[in-house]
Amino acid sequence: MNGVSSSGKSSIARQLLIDLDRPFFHMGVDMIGAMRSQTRTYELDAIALTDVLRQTRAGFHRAVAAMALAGNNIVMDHVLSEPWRLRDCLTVMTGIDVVFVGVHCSLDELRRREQQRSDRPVGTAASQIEPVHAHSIYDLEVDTSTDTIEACSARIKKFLDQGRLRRAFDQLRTSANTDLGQQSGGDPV
Ligand SMILES: Nc1ncnc2c1ncn2[C@@H]1O[C@H](COP(=O)(O)OP(=O)(O)OP(=O)(O)O)[C@@H](O)[C@H]1O
Repeated sequence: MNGVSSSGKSSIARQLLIDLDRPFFHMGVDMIGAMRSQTRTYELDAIALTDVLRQTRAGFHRAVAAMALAGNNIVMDHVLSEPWRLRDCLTVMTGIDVVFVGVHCSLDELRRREQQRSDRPVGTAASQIEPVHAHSIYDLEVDTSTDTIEACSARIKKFLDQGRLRRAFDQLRTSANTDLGQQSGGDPV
């Protein structure tokens, strides 16, 4: 699942683990970040922090891929706010059946959630919307401002139950060297 901060990805993931018939893992980029030493991270200067964050995200992609390649089913929860992240996922997830789900939410509701949760600066989500959904191709899209978490989870489950129809990742791979490669901020890992 890809969506901006506060869009509801983790909430949907938690619901999916209840709803899906097989045992899925929930792996979120926040979870990997939480495994890193906070004390040593706060000591880093801006350049070193950028490197560490990029390595954290690249490591997250590979950790999810490794789990999937070992036969596990994963609900991956990510914020694809830089073009290299999607390009890296397309490469790392080769040979893995990925259902790419876009998680949307209205701006008003995002602001309301940010004010309520207070652990994310208000405006974070708004600044992410354009880069996060820039590729604009998904297998399925849900909106947590118009549907409940339960309804979003049910739609994803239904899609998975239909079996392999088409895959956005296959389509994105064919354009990865053109459209995605032209976007700004596209440092390779
Ligand atoms: N459908 C909803 N209705 C009301 N509140 C919601 C809904 N979905 C999520 N929230 C609230 O919004 C906040 C963010 O939700 P959640 O953690 O699931 O989002 P996220 O996309 O994983 O965010 P982040 O990427 O910042 O971790 C939580 O406080 C959650 O309770």
